[in-house]
Amino acid sequence: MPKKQKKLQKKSHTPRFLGQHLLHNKFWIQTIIRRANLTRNEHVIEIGPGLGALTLPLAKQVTKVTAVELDHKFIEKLSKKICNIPNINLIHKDFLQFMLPRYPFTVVSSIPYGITTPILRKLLQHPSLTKAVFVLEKGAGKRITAKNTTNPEILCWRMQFQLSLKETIHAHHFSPPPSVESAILIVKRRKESLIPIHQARIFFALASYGLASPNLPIHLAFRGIFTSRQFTHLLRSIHTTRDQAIRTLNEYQWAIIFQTMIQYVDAHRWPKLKRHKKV
Ligand SMILES: C[S@@+](CC[C@H](N)C(=O)[O-])C[C@H]1O[C@@H](n2cnc3c(N)ncnc32)[C@H](O)[C@@H]1O
Repeated sequence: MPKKQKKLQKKSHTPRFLGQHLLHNKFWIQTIIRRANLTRNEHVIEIGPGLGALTLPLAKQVTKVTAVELDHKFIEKLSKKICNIPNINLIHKDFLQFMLPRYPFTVVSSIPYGITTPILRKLLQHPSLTKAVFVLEKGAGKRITAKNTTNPEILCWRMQFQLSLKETIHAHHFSPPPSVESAILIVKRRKESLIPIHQARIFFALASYGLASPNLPIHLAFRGIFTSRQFTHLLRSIHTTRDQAIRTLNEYQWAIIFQTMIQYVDAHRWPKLKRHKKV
């Protein structure tokens, strides 16, 4: 193996790179589990069980826990701890390569902060995720739940899920302590999605187009899509003025803009799909 690749592989398995900050405070472990509001028959998936601080109490509450861990040292230690607990399925794998089930599942996890975006992207695009409780970096949680977002991907998530940031967990409750504060994020699938799920990619294209310059007034941000007649009708439906900045729109207003585009605008005027932007 070339030297550079060997060095990279070594680095990618260090505790710091894997975000190995283990929770050791019982109060927080119970709070995280309580926030998941679990019922007996749920299938819970945990990303990165570590030494099982959350895994073992989770297994007491539900019929099935699947815990996916990348670090073989944790796998060895945790397998010994859980050998008599039949409802925990421990899998040695990179979660980003793990095949999610097609039936409904819940996620409860204190996630490795370095891969927050790919984890959320994988889960919040999946049709079988019903709810999730994440412990994540507080700053990332704030960006995801900020009142108005300028990130098209986060906006897409909000059309299907309600996202709320709860308690802050201070660094000293982890071992070793991370250099940032952490918080609990709750993700709950909406009873009714604000956009049809099969049109999520077209919605993403519209959101990326509109939010390309978030400070633009609405009438400039959507030029090229709506005719002036369609646009006047649209402003009335979303109860706003043409000069309001595009970044101030909420998810309900975006849902109306999208419905109007799908219903009244010729498909050749719809914005084209662009590549994903990082959260
Ligand atoms: C913040 S720790 C949480 C550990 C444990 N759940 C706890 O609360 O004490 C993150 C865990 O994710 C694991 N991990 C890191 N990257 C991973 C990946 N790509 N797939 C699965 N697990 C991963 C780490 O080894 C570590 O066990």
